[in-house]
Order: sequence, then structure tokens, then C-alpha cells
Amino acid sequence: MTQPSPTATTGPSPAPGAGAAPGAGAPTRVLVLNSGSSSVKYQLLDMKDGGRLALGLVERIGEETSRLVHTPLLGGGGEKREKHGPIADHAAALKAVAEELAADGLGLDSPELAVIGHRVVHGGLRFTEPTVIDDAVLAEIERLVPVAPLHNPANLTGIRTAMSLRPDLPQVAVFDTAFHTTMPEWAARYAIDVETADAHRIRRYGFHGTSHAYVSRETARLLGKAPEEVNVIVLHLGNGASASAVAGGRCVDTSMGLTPLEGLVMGTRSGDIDPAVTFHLMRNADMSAEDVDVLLNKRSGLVGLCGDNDMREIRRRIDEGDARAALAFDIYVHRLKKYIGAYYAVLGRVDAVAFTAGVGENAAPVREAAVAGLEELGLAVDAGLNAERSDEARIVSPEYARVAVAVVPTDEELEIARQSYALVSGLAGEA
Ligand SMILES: Nc1ncnc2c1ncn2[C@@H]1O[C@H](COP(=O)(O)OP(=O)(O)O)[C@@H](O)[C@H]1O
Ligand SMILES: CC(=O)OP(=O)(O)O
Ligand SMILES: [Mg+2]
Repeated sequence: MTQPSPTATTGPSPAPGAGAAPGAGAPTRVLVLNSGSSSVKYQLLDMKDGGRLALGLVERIGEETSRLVHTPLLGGGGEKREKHGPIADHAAALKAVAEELAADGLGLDSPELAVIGHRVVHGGLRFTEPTVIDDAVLAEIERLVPVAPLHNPANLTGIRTAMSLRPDLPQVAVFDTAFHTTMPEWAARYAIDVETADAHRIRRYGFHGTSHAYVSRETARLLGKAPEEVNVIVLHLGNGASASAVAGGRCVDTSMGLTPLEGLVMGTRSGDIDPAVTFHLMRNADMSAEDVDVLLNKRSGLVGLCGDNDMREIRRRIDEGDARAALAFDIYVHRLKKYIGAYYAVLGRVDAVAFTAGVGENAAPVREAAVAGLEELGLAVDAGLNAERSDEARIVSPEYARVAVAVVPTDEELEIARQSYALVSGLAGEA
């Protein structure tokens, strides 16, 4: 099922500033755009030293209550700026971001900009490496829209808008799926008719790969070991959530599948269900395929179970004695625990379980509940360490525990910046 990657030009996950050294005076700044279904996260970095010049977020795009938060960081930083009011779509969001950057003297017209790096969620099997975007790459990302309907359209708008603002600049796509292309066939292939699966390219692709790659490497660093030496279970728990089993730096299994719907319970997505639920609803509940798609992607998960998808709000409701919120939490954690057990078995030996993204980094009760009762597997958290708040990667298991439980903040934007810059500075070196 593997295919060569005709557009690949460099290896994944390079060290900061890796690739051929740019010529003296060559631009070193990278703008990274992480366009989600209803948000855009962005960072401007200088790869001379990896320092951030600005970062921000536009959220609730398409609603009346859109919000832009921009943080200038150049020269010791400036005041955070917030703007409220409707932002109709991703193109308008990017234009608003460009204006904020320009107000700090960091506009997209800057000659110091070397590349714009884009998170692209679905790259299919073709893109195993960061890739300079041209018409053929755009067409392939477009072709994959049906299997990433919440994400690839937003990614495409981000790319097209950035291209229109800086047509002269290289734009690089860094794919969520790339890290997972190392999965063995027995993990990637579904047990369905082989001809049908192959004709429709149905298999497990996996997502959040940039985060799984970054966090598994940072976890090895936290343990004082090389990535090749450690086996890590990474739990990326954001709005979308996925688990991966990483053996010696390579992904060997992951919980998301053909689309980002499978696996863990998420903010609005069901994760694993019996596939027969879909045709049962279509046959018996007068629902179309589209209706079931919306149900499972947008009206399920935590929001479907208790009406809230934000773990902060769910914890607040549990503290007030809300039974629906408590059940939603228990279902979320039960699924998580099943995946920890499954990937423990897949890996055979586990050095660390790493929690990351909004929930994983911040929700101590989720971490505690997910490993509760797994002492026989060498897993436990230290209540005091687990409750501490910090932006740093840290171990929260007791010293005696055989397996480290770690909290490792993800940084998809930094990883995308490193990969994008390595690719274009490598290209510049070849020119
Ligand atoms: N302090 C916190 N405590 C508990 N959960 C939090 C906290 N901060 C953020 N979260 C959770 O993280 C989620 C967002 O995670 P994030 O990784 O930013 O998601 P995404 O990138 O998918 O939008 C929120 O929906 C919320 O559930
Ligand atoms: C792939 C995916 O689920 O991404 P996100 O968490 O940004 O929605
Ligand atoms: Mg995310």
C-alpha cells in the first residue's frame, strides 16, 4: 500500500535550523498558519535562533462572536491585543492576521520572510514529507477534502490567501498524516475486503502527526534518552484527540483512521462506535449520510454527552454535582484508558505515557483518572506533581513508577516552522 513520494525533498523532524545553511543575509523568518475548522493559530518565528516574534489566534470564525488575540513578542514583547466582532471566513481571518502583523512592523511584505508554513491535516499516502506547494499539491489536498471535511478546506483557504498576499514566496505544507506513514500494514489496514479498500484508498492514516512527532521526541529528551531508545504512548487531547504508539521514534499505531473521527472521545466527535450505528440510523431514523456525518462529527463526543465540549466547564459542573457532566467525563476517561492498555500491548515495553494539547496539558483530573488502577502496569501519578501548573515539560509520576507519566506541551507551530525552513533553506542551498 505504500507509494513513493514524488514531491518529497527532505527528511521529517529536522533539528532547529537543520538543512543546508542559508547564504549570508538570506531571510530567516517563518510564518506558520495552523488553520482549523473554525480557528486559525499562527506564529512568526526567526529561525536564526528559533525565537518567536509574534503569535496569535482567531477563533469562532464564521460566527458573530469571532475573536482575534494577537501577542507581539519582538524586543521584549508588547501588549496583547484583542479584537471582537464577526470574521466571516478563513480568508477574512488571514487578512486580519496580516494587518495585526503589519501594525507591529512584521507585515507579510517583509523581505525577511523566508517561507510560509501551513498545517495540512490530510495528505493521504502521497505526502510523507514537508512539501513545497504548487498547483499539483493544491489539487491533491483538494482531492482529499471528502476525508477531512472539517479541516482540508480551511487549510486550502489559508494557503490560497497566503499565496495571494505573497505570490513570490515559497509556501510549504506540513501534513498531519506524514508521521503515521511508518505504521505497519497490520496496524494501518482495516479488516475489510482488500479490493474495495484499495480501490477507495481506505486505510488508517492518522492525524495530529506533527504533534505526536514533536511530543515523542521531547519526551525522550525529558527522560535524557535518544528518541531511538524509547517507547512512548502519546495522548494528544485537544478538541480533536488522538493516541499514538511510538516505538524508537517511529509511529507503529494511532487511534484516528481514514478521517479524524475514529478513536478517542473528543470535544464534538464520537470516536469509536460500531459502524452499524450509521446504517441503522439511515434505515430507521430517517437520517441521510450527511445527517449522520454531522451527528458524529459535531453533535457527539463531550458536547453530545453533556452539552459542553470544554473540559474546564465540565470539571466546573462536576464540582457542582452535575451527573451528566460526570458521566461524560467517565466515558472520556474510560476510552483513554482502553487505548493506554491497547498501546501498552502493541509496544510491549513502555518508557513513558505523555499527555499533551489543551486537555492533556491542563486537566490534572483527566491524567489522574486515565492511569488510575494501572499500578500493575507500572503506571501511577504523584498527586502533588500532577496538580502543579507549569508550561514546561515535566514528569508527574512518582519516582518508584516503572513508566514515566509526562506532561509535554506540544508546539505544532514550532515543528512546522522547523520543517518548512529546513526544506526551503535546503532548496536555496541546492539552487
Ligand atoms: N485549563 C484547562 N483545563 C482543562 N481543560 C482545558 C484547559 N485549557 C484548555 N482546555 C481544553 O483544551 C481544549 C482545547 O485544546 P487545544 O489543544 O487548544 O485544541 P485544538 O487545537 O484542537 O483547538 C478546550 O476545548 C478544553 O477542553
Ligand atoms: C485532525 C484534528 O482532529 O485536528 P484538530 O484537533 O485541530 O481538530
Ligand atoms: Mg489542535
